Amino acid sequence: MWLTRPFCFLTITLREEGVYHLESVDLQQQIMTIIDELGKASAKAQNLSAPITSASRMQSNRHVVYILKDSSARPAGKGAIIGFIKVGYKKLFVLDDREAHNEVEPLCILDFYIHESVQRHGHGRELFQYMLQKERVEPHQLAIDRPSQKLLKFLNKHYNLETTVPQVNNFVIFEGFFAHQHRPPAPSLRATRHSRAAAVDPTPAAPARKLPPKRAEGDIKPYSSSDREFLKVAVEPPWPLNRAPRRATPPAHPPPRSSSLGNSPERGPLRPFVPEQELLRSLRLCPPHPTARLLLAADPGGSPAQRRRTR
Ligand SMILES: CC(=O)SCCNC(=O)CCNC(=O)[C@H](O)C(C)(C)COP(=O)(O)OP(=O)(O)OC[C@H]1O[C@@H](n2cnc3c(N)ncnc32)[C@H](O)[C@@H]1OP(=O)(O)O
Repeated sequence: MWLTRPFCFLTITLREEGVYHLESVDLQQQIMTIIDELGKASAKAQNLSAPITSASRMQSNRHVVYILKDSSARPAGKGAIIGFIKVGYKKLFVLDDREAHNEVEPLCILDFYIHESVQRHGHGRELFQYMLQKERVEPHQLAIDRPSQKLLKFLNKHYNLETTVPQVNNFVIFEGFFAHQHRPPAPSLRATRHSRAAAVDPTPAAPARKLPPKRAEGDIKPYSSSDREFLKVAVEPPWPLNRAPRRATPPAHPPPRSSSLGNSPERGPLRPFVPEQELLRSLRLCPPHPTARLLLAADPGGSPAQRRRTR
């Protein structure tokens, strides 16, 4: 679906160079409130016990949130938030199609939400496309942190991603993930991207920073860090004990939101930050639009039992 209204995108990280440096305390607070409310709404939509996206959590990592805003939303005419996608690089141990362990650091889809009132209108694809373009990755190069059924269908419909490579962690990768992995390691992510794009391949660079030699099985941690780790709701054994058949299509039910081990590495900023003035110009948020009101209201619409404490 072609979006005709004037939509705009905001790119936000909250660590160091982000909101901390904004002069306007009001704006800083607004952005943090928006992220918190988006995180709560997403958690509720996914039946999570707590938000995995919040301003406070974003201050302690280098994840990037892309927010889709409808600039023309009425009645106030100052715009409304449509949804968001959160991405970040994570060090993972993933199995290839020969069941060999590989240590990689792909871009991961960590959280993705479009407001219920406007789902299935093409907004998710619009936002996803923007993220792909900004991050310079191809869909098959991504790792997805415990995708919902809706997201699996979304990826299948828009990007023909269907056949997964079974993993022993809760990240889902698709056929083709390893296609662009065999490139020499580079000293930094930014340098890697530029040099690959310019000198090696005109197509977007692979998101994985490096691919060290394969390790002996005994050296490999079976799990990789997930943002949903703290949810601690695992009731089933992990995938080594109930693995899907080789070359499986996505499971009928997403994997349990079980805990996992490992830590994300520290790294430099993923993207140049939106200049402060540009951000100030584009971020003219206000509550009057129904969608924004739903997101920004004190109670995002859930019953008290459904409300989550933001982490
Ligand atoms: C790693 C993670 O973040 S997992 C969590 C993902 N987020 C969620 O599940 C939260 C609830 N869902 C959503 O927020 C949205 O549905 C998203 C983000 C998954 C997709 O955004 P949308 O704006 O709805 O997507 P968009 O309109 O571009 O594409 C629609 C397609 O997505 C899939 N989809 C969206 N909603 C549904 C649904 N309720 N049931 C089945 N498929 C759906 C379908 O393939 C659909 O195509 P169709 O309408 O022809 O069947």
